Amino acid sequence: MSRPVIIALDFPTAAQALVFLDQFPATTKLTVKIGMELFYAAGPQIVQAIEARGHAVFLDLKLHDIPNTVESAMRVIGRLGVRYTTVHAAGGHVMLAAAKRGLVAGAAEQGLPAPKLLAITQLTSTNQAMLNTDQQIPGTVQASVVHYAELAQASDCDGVICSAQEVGAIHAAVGTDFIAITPGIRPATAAADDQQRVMTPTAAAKAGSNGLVVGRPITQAENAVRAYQQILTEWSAAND
Ligand SMILES: O=c1ccn([C@@H]2O[C@H](COP(=O)(O)O)[C@@H](O)[C@H]2O)c(=O)[nH]1
Repeated sequence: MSRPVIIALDFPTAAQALVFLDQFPATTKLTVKIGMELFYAAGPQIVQAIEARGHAVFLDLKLHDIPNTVESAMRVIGRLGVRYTTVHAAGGHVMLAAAKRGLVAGAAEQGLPAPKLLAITQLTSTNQAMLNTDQQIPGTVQASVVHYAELAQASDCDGVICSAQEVGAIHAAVGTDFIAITPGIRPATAAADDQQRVMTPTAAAKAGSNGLVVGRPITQAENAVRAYQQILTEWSAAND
């Protein structure tokens, strides 16, 4: 299984996202994440524009609604040809299974492979106090994340989104074939920003992460291509 470094394209317009991508040599094929900001601004056309340049798309819309609504929305996403998409594990078993059904049905309508369905466990911006106080979930962040990973697996998801801090415990509980993609990645010298559960690319690789999501440390760097290459080099070396 490939272990991508996924660039989070958190830009307010399609033009800014495409100008950012134009900095990379045309031969460099990336995996990029389109989140709510860019998708709401630019619509499904941005997915097509980026795929037309040869990049793989992770559409991160974090669906969380009643099962019927999520199934219908996932059917639409399944037609777009994206590689990964997301749903909140907190929506529960019935909603997660509906998400998978919708995704598979939408992809089949277009003769496409179904995108990998990844369940958000606890956002990497959540810390222990927020879990216990804001969400009123007792216990540790790790226990909550592992519970959601088990729920996601039992609901036919392909993997989870979690902090690299929890990957070892997740793989011990549900097996190493279950995908664990990890945002909250920060090179040793980078600011954490609003992320609470962070790890370096090297530590994430050692923990067994199946792929990194990196936004601001690349998109806000003075030289984005160099920042991406440095993270990729660190990640690849630690995975060897
Ligand atoms: O738990 C989660 C789930 C998703 N994200 C997304 O990843 C990127 C991270 O961006 P940075 O700039 O590297 O912090 C962003 O698009 C989030 O929406 C996450 O951070 N944590």
